[in-house]
Amino acid sequence: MTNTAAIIGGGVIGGGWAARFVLSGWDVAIFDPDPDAGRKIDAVMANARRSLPALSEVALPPEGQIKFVPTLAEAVADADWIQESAPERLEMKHRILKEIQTHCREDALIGSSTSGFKPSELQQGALRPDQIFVAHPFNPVYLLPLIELVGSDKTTARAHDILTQIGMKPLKVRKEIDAHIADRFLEAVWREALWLVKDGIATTQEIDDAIRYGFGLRWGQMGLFETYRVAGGEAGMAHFIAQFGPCLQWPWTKLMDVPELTDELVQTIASQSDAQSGSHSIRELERIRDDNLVSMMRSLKGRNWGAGALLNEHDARLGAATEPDFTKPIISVNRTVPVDWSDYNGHMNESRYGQVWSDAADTVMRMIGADAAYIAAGLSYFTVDTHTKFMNECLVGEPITVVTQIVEGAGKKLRLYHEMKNASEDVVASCTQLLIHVSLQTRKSCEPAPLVLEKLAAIVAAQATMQAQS
Ligand SMILES: NC(=O)C1=CN([C@@H]2O[C@H](COP(=O)(O)OP(=O)(O)OC[C@H]3O[C@@H](n4cnc5c(N)ncnc54)[C@H](O)[C@@H]3O)[C@@H](O)[C@H]2O)C=CC1
Ligand SMILES: C[N+](C)(C)CC(=O)CC(=O)[O-]
Repeated sequence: MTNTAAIIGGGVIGGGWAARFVLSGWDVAIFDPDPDAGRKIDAVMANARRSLPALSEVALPPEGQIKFVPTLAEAVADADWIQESAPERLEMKHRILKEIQTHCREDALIGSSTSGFKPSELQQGALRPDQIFVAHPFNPVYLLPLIELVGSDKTTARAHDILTQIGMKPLKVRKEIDAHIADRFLEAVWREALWLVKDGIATTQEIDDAIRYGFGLRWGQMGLFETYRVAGGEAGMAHFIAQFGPCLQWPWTKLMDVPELTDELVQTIASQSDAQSGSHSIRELERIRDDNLVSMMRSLKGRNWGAGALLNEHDARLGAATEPDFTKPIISVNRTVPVDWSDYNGHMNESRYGQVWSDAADTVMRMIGADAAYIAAGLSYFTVDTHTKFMNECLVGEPITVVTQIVEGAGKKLRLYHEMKNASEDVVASCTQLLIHVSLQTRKSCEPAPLVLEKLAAIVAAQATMQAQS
């Protein structure tokens, strides 16, 4: 049965939640009193559809249904998860949460996207206080995995499981605190940056450069403490603190003061920001941001590190549910073309076709028992010949599937024929591929293990029967 989410407030963050749920196969009902909310969500959905599936080496589940409803009551009535993403005003959130609890199921989860309010503040005057918790996301919610969870252990444990299923990284905040964990840092950095502009030390562009060419790159893959541990050299963290700890007492920071946001300061920042980024619309900037995030996270996948390791775990969960059935045509690849596979011609580069055939062959190897354990035991297949025909182009964000036939599978030889199809089922490329079974010790050909030969023979026979019947 499809799960249902209700999104209350469909602005920047509500739109991102809606996209994350829909692209993870959930049905979504959105309530937002703004008559323009539908248009804005369509734009967010378009950006999410071209970026989230591209993070994955396997297909995401079929999209859920998304609908706008005229009342909050209708949105929440059947929902399993309700996400409040209304403006950051406590009295408004109280009103909305009360209305949600009047109309929702008692077992529904009610998360709030609040950036700063504590659960105990949100729960004031609630019908069932424990049902409400903080699920604080990061923009864009459809790409960034982190969710700070604050609330009762029982409720957040249920939320944790659901967030993991939709590819997110729940971080339980053990003790409630204003602005949770991450927004404390963001606010500290923002405060400091406002002073630098106000005092005429740096422009918005220079501040952004100081982050994106330097420590921002470090933080994205190692965070703060692991980075500083390395910065202490072989003597490690204690040495780092001994050397740089005293600086904390020096006047390096204005952290406790807030510059007054006068019209003049706001105007200075806004015009510097226009000069820096005004040549792009907000939607263009979102696409640039998303393409960069997808590329960075995909390279972390290759290193199985940080957010990349999380994505690999999610792929494994999605892929496990879709291992091919060999009595049917073998779907050996089912995915979308990611942005980093595109070249200067604006389509999937020829080198990436090789990647696709390689992934297709990996699927067949797993099916015949030549899996990770088999390879670790010293036996594998090497590709010795491929012939590719390119019939049509593939664009970024396009879904592709590969149907593979085992043309020959006896002794040391494994000959495959792959056809890559687009969403309209047109064949865009084909490949014949010959693999030879090898010993990884001698690096020479050898006979496969009997179990692999047996499985191979069974699949070849099943495929022949299927073709004879079709
Ligand atoms: N923008 C950001 O970077 C982040 C914001 N948040 C949090 O998410 C929440 C929403 O923020 P944004 O999406 O940025 O604001 P937003 O202004 O983009 O969206 C708020 C939406 O709520 C709607 N709304 C107003 N009254 C409503 C009502 N009575 N019922 C339902 N919807 C109503 C508005 O029409 C608007 O579409 C806030 O609590 C904020 O702290 C969390 C993480 C990041
Ligand atoms: C600025 N902000 C406090 C709304 C930021 C967040 O809450 C998280 C984010 O996405 O940066």
